[in-house]
Amino acid sequence: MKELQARASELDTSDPLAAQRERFVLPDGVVYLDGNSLGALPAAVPEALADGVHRQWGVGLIRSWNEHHWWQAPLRVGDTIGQLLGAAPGQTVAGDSTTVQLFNGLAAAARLRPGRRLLLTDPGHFPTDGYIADSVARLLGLEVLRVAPDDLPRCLAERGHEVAVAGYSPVDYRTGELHDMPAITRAVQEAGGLMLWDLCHATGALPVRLDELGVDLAVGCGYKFLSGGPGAPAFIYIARRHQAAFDHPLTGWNGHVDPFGLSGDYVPAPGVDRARIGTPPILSLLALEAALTAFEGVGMEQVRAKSLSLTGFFMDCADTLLDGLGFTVVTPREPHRRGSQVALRHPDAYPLVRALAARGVIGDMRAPDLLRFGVNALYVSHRDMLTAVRHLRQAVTQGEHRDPRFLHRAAVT
Ligand SMILES: Cc1ncc(COP(=O)(O)O)c(C=O)c1O
Ligand SMILES: Nc1c(O)cccc1C(=O)C[C@H](N)C(=O)O
Repeated sequence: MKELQARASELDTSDPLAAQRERFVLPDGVVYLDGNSLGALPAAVPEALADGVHRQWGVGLIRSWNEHHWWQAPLRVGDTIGQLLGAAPGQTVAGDSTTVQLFNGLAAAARLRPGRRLLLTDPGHFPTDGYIADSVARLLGLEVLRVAPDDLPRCLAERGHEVAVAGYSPVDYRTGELHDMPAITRAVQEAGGLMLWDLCHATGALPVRLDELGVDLAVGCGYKFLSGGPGAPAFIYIARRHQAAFDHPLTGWNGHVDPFGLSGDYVPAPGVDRARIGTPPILSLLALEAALTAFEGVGMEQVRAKSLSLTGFFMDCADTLLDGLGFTVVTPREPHRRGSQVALRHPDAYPLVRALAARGVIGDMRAPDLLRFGVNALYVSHRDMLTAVRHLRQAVTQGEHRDPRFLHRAAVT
């Protein structure tokens, strides 16, 4: 234990990102390891929201669409997110939810590949991705194949010529396994299909290099590692080469070439502006924009290096302190195969997560038996890792997972 303590303090002392924690407001006595579900509150957000409400909305009224550049917010915020994803400006738009953007991306991708009737998705994907793929297929008369990432080469060899689009996530939301984005992108494109990445668990957590990899489309949320707040706007990335032919399924007036011309015919705006739909949620965009300032001066390579150090250290602590207590580390050990979380398997995952929360360590669980600990390198320390694992050891050795208070499932887990 002493050794782990010494290592934690050594790693935290030499952490070049340690000062970024000041950019967040975290309650005292809480170790927050659920930033892969809802990011913590960035210190810049309350003031930005107060300004948006009182000055921009209260005083500026409708003039603020021009004077405070509300109209440009989806593109401005989109470009800032794009910077974190290795996307040059003019390819990313912020707005709506990931689910809506998935629908837009998959449907538009299928329209870009007429005559091809397969949509590929991951059987282990977050459910919304599968639900939307099924619905798009029903609407457009296509077929969905659920193919695990490891099985893609076989599927593409057999039916690649039929694939319109493949929608995958680089990081498995349950286990934290990181898939090989470059190889999957290349394989799908070599078969003639389009690659759509769901970056919910990658955006703000690891370098993605969208332009360099030649990704076709991507979507992701604003509320996890970007810390944009509950229900923060999501985003869609449309590689520039596809924009002119991108036939958006939701032809809203904000995506029209001349929105205030109020013409009866839809003519899409040139460029990525055509991915706008209806009136955007300005207050939420202002909150997300302020949240993104927490990344100023920070490189995604630095974020990745610290994230790997944190998750690696967490696993070391688990190996030492949880040995023989019924836990299995399910997140891959190899750094290039893991995202920014650690998942532990235990039959009493749910009551243990609740017992931990009662001790001030907030993680989450994914049914049936995974405890999930997400790390945001901007505000989590190595000491937090050790504290979390120590509490977990104490909770399980003291039998807290059998406490009836922790057995009932809450609506949101
Ligand atoms: C990979 C992935 N896609 C999509 C979503 C959710 O989509 P939405 O932001 O629309 O709720 C989540 C998590 O909620 C997710 O983990
Ligand atoms: N989006 C969420 C929500 O509105 C409530 C609770 C959790 C979430 C999540 O983000 C879950 C998350 N996508 C996951 O990886 O499981």
